Amino acid sequence: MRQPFVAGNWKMNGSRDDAGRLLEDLVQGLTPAAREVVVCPPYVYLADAARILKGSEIALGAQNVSEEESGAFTGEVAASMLQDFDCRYVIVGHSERRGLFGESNEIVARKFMAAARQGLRPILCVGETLEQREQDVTEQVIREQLDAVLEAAGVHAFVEAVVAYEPVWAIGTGQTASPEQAQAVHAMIRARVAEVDDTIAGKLRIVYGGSVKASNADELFAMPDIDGGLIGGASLDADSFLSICESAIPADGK
Ligand SMILES: O=C[C@H](O)COP(=O)(O)O
Repeated sequence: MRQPFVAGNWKMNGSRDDAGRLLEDLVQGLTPAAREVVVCPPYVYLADAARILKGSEIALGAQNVSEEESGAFTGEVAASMLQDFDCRYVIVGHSERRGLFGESNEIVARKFMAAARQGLRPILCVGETLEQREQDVTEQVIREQLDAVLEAAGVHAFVEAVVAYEPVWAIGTGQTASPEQAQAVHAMIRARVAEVDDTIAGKLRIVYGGSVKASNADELFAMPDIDGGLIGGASLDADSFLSICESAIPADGK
């Protein structure tokens, strides 16, 4: 059985006050249950977040990490620094990083390894663009994204990792993948990892991201290979995010 996982990726939104209020509301509102909840605020709010979340059910994650360990890399943040602020997770390979900041599969793999070396758990994002889906190359694109990390880091690095399937066309658009569309890709991701190690694949949490809302989380999370969500817009509203976290509480033994 895989423990469901829900992470909120706040992206570059809100003020310091907003972040504090949202975190307080989440800490007060979250029902303890057998699922893992993570929030990923902007770097500059990590210290506040670590203080507010201390002793709570909510773990802390970051939105990005440097592939380097230290040195002359202006503006970058190392995995060891994230650990100093009690981060347990870090998102790597988000499509906004790939698309807007030129992160290749190789860079994403290096970031994944930099995080893992420090004991941070990577949330590895993969997903196809609309054009790629229309060209019917979704499987190939995702396989390449996954294989770059599998080959560089090895399958054992996936024991602590989470994979997030985020179709680029569904991110921030209100256009969610149907549960069946998402399930098909999740099953494909699990099957690919199973080609290398069946046991690790069976335990790997694969979560869906892309316009998840309180109103569609139940049907998405009910699919056999969807183990939770990576939530963008809806994670900025406490009630919506808490409701999505409720939807992830397991009703059966996936
Ligand atoms: O990391 C989160 C995803 O990019 C999803 O964002 P969204 O829920 O706003 O579509």
